Amino acid sequence: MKVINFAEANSVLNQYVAEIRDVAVQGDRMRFRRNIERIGEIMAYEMSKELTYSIKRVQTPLGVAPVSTPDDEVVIATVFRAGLPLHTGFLNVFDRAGNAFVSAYRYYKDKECRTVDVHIEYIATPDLSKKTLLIVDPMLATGESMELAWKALITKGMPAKLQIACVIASRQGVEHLEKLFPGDEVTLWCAAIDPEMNEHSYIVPGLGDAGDLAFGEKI
Ligand SMILES: O=P(O)(O)OC[C@H]1O[C@H](OP(=O)(O)OP(=O)(O)O)[C@H](O)[C@@H]1O
Ligand SMILES: O=c1cc[nH]c(=O)[nH]1
Ligand SMILES: [Mg+2]
Repeated sequence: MKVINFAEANSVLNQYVAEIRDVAVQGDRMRFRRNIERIGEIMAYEMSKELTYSIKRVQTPLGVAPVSTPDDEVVIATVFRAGLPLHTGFLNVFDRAGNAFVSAYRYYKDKECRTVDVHIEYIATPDLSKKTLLIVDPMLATGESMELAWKALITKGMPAKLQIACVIASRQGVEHLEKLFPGDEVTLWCAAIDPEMNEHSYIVPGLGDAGDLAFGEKI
Protein backbone atom coordinates (compact mmCIF):
# COMPACT_ATOMS: atom_id res chain seq x y z
CA MET A 1 0.00 0.00 0.00
CA LYS A 2 1.21 3.48 -0.85
CA VAL A 3 0.79 6.09 1.89
CA ILE A 4 0.37 9.81 1.27
CA ASN A 5 0.61 11.93 4.41
CA PHE A 6 -0.49 15.52 3.80
CA ALA A 7 1.11 16.64 7.08
CA GLU A 8 4.50 16.32 5.38
CA ALA A 9 3.73 19.33 3.16
CA ASN A 10 2.71 22.86 4.08
CA SER A 11 -0.82 23.71 3.01
CA VAL A 12 -3.99 25.22 4.44
CA LEU A 13 -5.23 21.68 5.06
CA ASN A 14 -2.98 21.66 8.15
CA GLN A 15 -4.96 24.64 9.52
CA TYR A 16 -8.18 22.64 9.28
CA VAL A 17 -6.51 19.68 10.99
CA ALA A 18 -5.25 21.97 13.77
CA GLU A 19 -8.81 23.22 14.35
CA ILE A 20 -10.41 19.77 14.59
CA ARG A 21 -7.73 18.73 17.09
CA ASP A 22 -7.84 21.91 19.21
CA VAL A 23 -9.98 21.55 22.37
CA ALA A 24 -10.64 25.30 22.24
CA VAL A 25 -12.15 25.06 18.73
CA GLN A 26 -13.43 21.51 18.16
CA GLY A 27 -16.47 22.01 20.45
CA ASP A 28 -18.11 24.10 17.73
CA ARG A 29 -19.82 21.19 15.98
CA MET A 30 -20.65 23.07 12.82
CA ARG A 31 -17.02 24.18 12.37
CA PHE A 32 -15.83 20.66 13.21
CA ARG A 33 -18.06 19.11 10.53
CA ARG A 34 -17.19 21.81 7.99
CA ASN A 35 -13.46 21.40 8.62
CA ILE A 36 -13.71 17.65 8.02
CA GLU A 37 -15.69 18.42 4.87
CA ARG A 38 -13.04 20.91 3.68
CA ILE A 39 -10.32 18.31 4.28
CA GLY A 40 -12.38 15.89 2.18
CA GLU A 41 -12.64 18.44 -0.63
CA ILE A 42 -8.88 19.00 -0.74
CA MET A 43 -8.11 15.28 -0.55
CA ALA A 44 -10.61 14.53 -3.29
CA TYR A 45 -9.00 17.15 -5.52
CA GLU A 46 -5.54 15.63 -4.95
CA MET A 47 -6.91 12.13 -5.49
CA SER A 48 -8.55 13.19 -8.75
CA LYS A 49 -5.05 13.51 -10.25
CA GLU A 50 -4.66 9.71 -9.92
CA LEU A 51 -7.76 8.86 -11.99
CA THR A 52 -7.69 7.80 -15.65
CA TYR A 53 -8.28 10.63 -18.11
CA SER A 54 -9.14 10.94 -21.78
CA ILE A 55 -9.74 13.94 -23.99
CA LYS A 56 -13.36 14.75 -24.85
CA ARG A 57 -14.58 17.35 -27.30
CA VAL A 58 -16.94 19.83 -25.69
CA GLN A 59 -19.23 21.95 -27.84
CA THR A 60 -19.15 25.56 -26.61
CA PRO A 61 -21.35 28.31 -28.12
CA LEU A 62 -18.32 29.37 -30.23
CA GLY A 63 -16.50 26.18 -31.09
CA VAL A 64 -15.20 22.83 -29.83
CA ALA A 65 -12.88 22.65 -26.81
CA PRO A 66 -10.74 19.58 -26.10
CA VAL A 67 -10.98 18.78 -22.38
CA SER A 68 -9.25 15.99 -20.48
CA THR A 69 -11.76 14.55 -17.98
CA PRO A 70 -11.79 11.45 -15.76
CA ASP A 71 -13.21 8.17 -17.06
CA ASP A 72 -13.41 6.35 -13.72
CA GLU A 73 -16.81 5.42 -12.38
CA VAL A 74 -16.26 6.61 -8.82
CA VAL A 75 -18.14 5.28 -5.80
CA ILE A 76 -17.60 7.01 -2.48
CA ALA A 77 -18.12 4.74 0.52
CA THR A 78 -18.18 5.74 4.13
CA VAL A 79 -18.68 4.36 7.58
CA PHE A 80 -21.44 5.74 9.84
CA ARG A 81 -21.47 8.05 11.70
CA ALA A 82 -18.24 9.97 11.75
CA GLY A 83 -17.63 9.42 8.05
CA LEU A 84 -20.59 11.55 6.94
CA PRO A 85 -18.91 15.01 6.80
CA LEU A 86 -15.86 13.55 5.03
CA HIS A 87 -18.20 11.84 2.58
CA THR A 88 -19.91 15.17 1.90
CA GLY A 89 -16.55 16.79 1.16
CA PHE A 90 -15.68 14.06 -1.35
CA LEU A 91 -19.13 14.24 -2.92
CA ASN A 92 -18.80 18.02 -3.33
CA VAL A 93 -15.85 17.31 -5.63
CA PHE A 94 -16.92 14.01 -7.25
CA ASP A 95 -20.51 15.17 -7.62
CA ARG A 96 -21.50 12.44 -10.08
CA ALA A 97 -20.17 9.60 -7.91
CA GLY A 98 -22.18 6.66 -6.64
CA ASN A 99 -22.48 6.36 -2.86
CA ALA A 100 -22.15 3.50 -0.43
CA PHE A 101 -22.74 3.44 3.31
CA VAL A 102 -21.74 0.91 5.93
CA SER A 103 -22.59 1.07 9.59
CA ALA A 104 -19.71 -0.07 11.74
CA TYR A 105 -19.34 0.79 15.35
CA ARG A 106 -16.75 0.01 17.92
CA TYR A 107 -17.91 -1.40 21.21
CA TYR A 108 -16.03 -2.48 24.28
CA LYS A 109 -16.18 -6.17 25.12
CA ASP A 110 -15.20 -5.62 28.78
CA LYS A 111 -16.29 -3.36 31.65
CA GLU A 112 -12.84 -1.73 31.77
CA CYS A 113 -13.21 -0.54 28.15
CA ARG A 114 -9.89 -2.12 27.09
CA THR A 115 -10.93 -4.62 24.42
CA VAL A 116 -12.58 -3.10 21.41
CA ASP A 117 -14.61 -5.00 18.82
CA VAL A 118 -16.30 -3.71 15.68
CA HIS A 119 -19.80 -4.59 14.57
CA ILE A 120 -21.25 -4.16 11.05
CA GLU A 121 -25.03 -3.93 10.82
CA TYR A 122 -26.07 -2.15 7.65
CA ILE A 123 -24.78 -1.79 4.11
CA ALA A 124 -26.29 0.19 1.22
CA THR A 125 -24.25 0.32 -1.98
CA PRO A 126 -24.47 0.24 -5.75
CA ASP A 127 -22.78 -2.64 -7.60
CA LEU A 128 -19.05 -2.06 -7.07
CA SER A 129 -17.81 -4.26 -9.94
CA LYS A 130 -15.20 -2.43 -12.04
CA LYS A 131 -15.72 0.82 -10.11
CA THR A 132 -13.12 3.11 -8.55
CA LEU A 133 -13.96 2.80 -4.86
CA LEU A 134 -12.96 5.54 -2.43
CA ILE A 135 -13.49 4.50 1.20
CA VAL A 136 -13.43 7.57 3.41
CA ASP A 137 -13.46 7.54 7.23
CA PRO A 138 -11.91 10.31 9.33
CA MET A 139 -10.31 8.03 11.94
CA LEU A 140 -8.11 4.98 11.34
CA ALA A 141 -7.28 3.67 14.81
CA THR A 142 -6.92 -0.11 15.06
CA GLY A 143 -7.93 -0.44 11.40
CA GLU A 144 -10.68 -2.97 12.24
CA SER A 145 -13.57 -0.77 11.06
CA MET A 146 -11.85 -0.12 7.73
CA GLU A 147 -11.04 -3.81 7.20
CA LEU A 148 -14.61 -4.89 8.02
CA ALA A 149 -16.09 -2.12 5.86
CA TRP A 150 -13.90 -3.22 2.91
CA LYS A 151 -14.87 -6.88 3.39
CA ALA A 152 -18.56 -6.00 3.63
CA LEU A 153 -18.37 -3.77 0.54
CA ILE A 154 -16.72 -6.35 -1.71
CA THR A 155 -19.62 -8.74 -1.15
CA LYS A 156 -21.38 -6.27 -3.51
CA GLY A 157 -18.85 -6.51 -6.37
CA MET A 158 -15.08 -6.25 -6.70
CA PRO A 159 -13.93 -2.71 -7.61
CA ALA A 160 -11.22 -2.17 -10.22
CA LYS A 161 -9.39 0.32 -7.98
CA LEU A 162 -9.39 1.20 -4.29
CA GLN A 163 -8.30 4.45 -2.63
CA ILE A 164 -8.67 5.02 1.12
CA ALA A 165 -8.87 8.41 2.80
CA CYS A 166 -8.58 9.14 6.52
CA VAL A 167 -8.06 12.39 8.35
CA ILE A 168 -6.07 11.06 11.30
CA ALA A 169 -4.50 7.62 11.20
CA SER A 170 -2.57 5.85 13.93
CA ARG A 171 0.74 4.25 13.02
CA GLN A 172 -0.80 0.90 14.06
CA GLY A 173 -3.82 1.46 11.79
CA VAL A 174 -1.52 2.17 8.84
CA GLU A 175 0.44 -1.03 9.55
CA HIS A 176 -2.84 -2.97 9.80
CA LEU A 177 -3.85 -1.80 6.31
CA GLU A 178 -0.35 -2.42 4.92
CA LYS A 179 -0.80 -6.09 5.85
CA LEU A 180 -4.30 -6.16 4.34
CA PHE A 181 -3.17 -4.46 1.10
CA PRO A 182 0.38 -5.57 0.26
CA GLY A 183 1.83 -4.19 -2.99
CA ASP A 184 1.23 -0.67 -4.23
CA GLU A 185 -2.16 -0.87 -5.94
CA VAL A 186 -4.04 0.67 -3.02
CA THR A 187 -3.22 4.16 -1.72
CA LEU A 188 -3.97 5.48 1.76
CA TRP A 189 -4.34 9.25 1.89
CA CYS A 190 -4.24 10.80 5.34
CA ALA A 191 -3.97 14.29 6.76
CA ALA A 192 -1.78 13.12 9.65
CA ILE A 193 -0.32 9.94 11.12
CA ASP A 194 -0.15 9.90 14.92
CA PRO A 195 2.28 7.71 16.84
CA GLU A 196 0.11 6.05 19.49
CA MET A 197 -3.22 4.77 20.75
CA ASN A 198 -4.32 4.74 24.37
CA GLU A 199 -5.69 1.76 26.32
CA HIS A 200 -9.20 2.51 24.97
CA SER A 201 -7.94 2.39 21.35
CA TYR A 202 -8.21 6.16 20.89
CA ILE A 203 -5.56 7.81 18.75
CA VAL A 204 -3.04 9.93 20.71
CA PRO A 205 -2.77 12.88 20.34
CA GLY A 206 -5.63 12.42 17.83
CA LEU A 207 -8.69 14.58 18.39
CA GLY A 208 -11.01 12.55 20.64
CA ASP A 209 -14.19 10.93 19.35
CA ALA A 210 -14.88 12.15 15.82
CA GLY A 211 -18.49 10.87 15.78
CA ASP A 212 -19.35 12.62 19.05
CA LEU A 213 -17.62 15.84 17.98
CA ALA A 214 -19.56 15.90 14.72
CA PHE A 215 -22.96 14.78 16.00
CA GLY A 216 -22.99 14.69 19.81
CA GLU A 217 -22.65 11.91 22.32
CA LYS A 218 -24.49 8.64 21.83
CA ILE A 219 -25.79 6.26 24.50
O1 LIG B 1 -9.83 1.82 13.38
P1 LIG B 1 -10.89 1.55 14.41
O2 LIG B 1 -10.28 1.18 15.74
O3 LIG B 1 -11.89 0.55 13.97
O4 LIG B 1 -11.63 2.93 14.69
C1 LIG B 1 -12.04 3.77 13.69
C2 LIG B 1 -13.54 3.97 13.71
O5 LIG B 1 -13.89 4.76 14.85
C3 LIG B 1 -14.78 5.78 14.44
O6 LIG B 1 -16.09 5.35 14.47
P2 LIG B 1 -16.83 4.97 15.85
O7 LIG B 1 -16.77 3.50 16.07
O8 LIG B 1 -16.33 5.86 16.94
O9 LIG B 1 -18.35 5.26 15.52
P3 LIG B 1 -19.12 6.66 15.40
O10 LIG B 1 -18.73 7.21 14.10
O11 LIG B 1 -20.56 6.29 15.45
O12 LIG B 1 -18.72 7.53 16.56
C4 LIG B 1 -14.30 6.10 13.06
O13 LIG B 1 -15.22 6.80 12.28
C5 LIG B 1 -13.95 4.75 12.49
O14 LIG B 1 -15.03 4.14 11.81
O1 LIG C 1 -9.26 8.23 18.33
C1 LIG C 1 -10.27 7.75 17.82
C2 LIG C 1 -10.35 6.39 17.47
C3 LIG C 1 -11.49 5.93 16.89
N1 LIG C 1 -12.53 6.77 16.70
C4 LIG C 1 -12.46 8.07 17.04
O2 LIG C 1 -13.43 8.82 16.84
N2 LIG C 1 -11.34 8.52 17.60
MG1 LIG D 1 -17.14 7.40 17.67
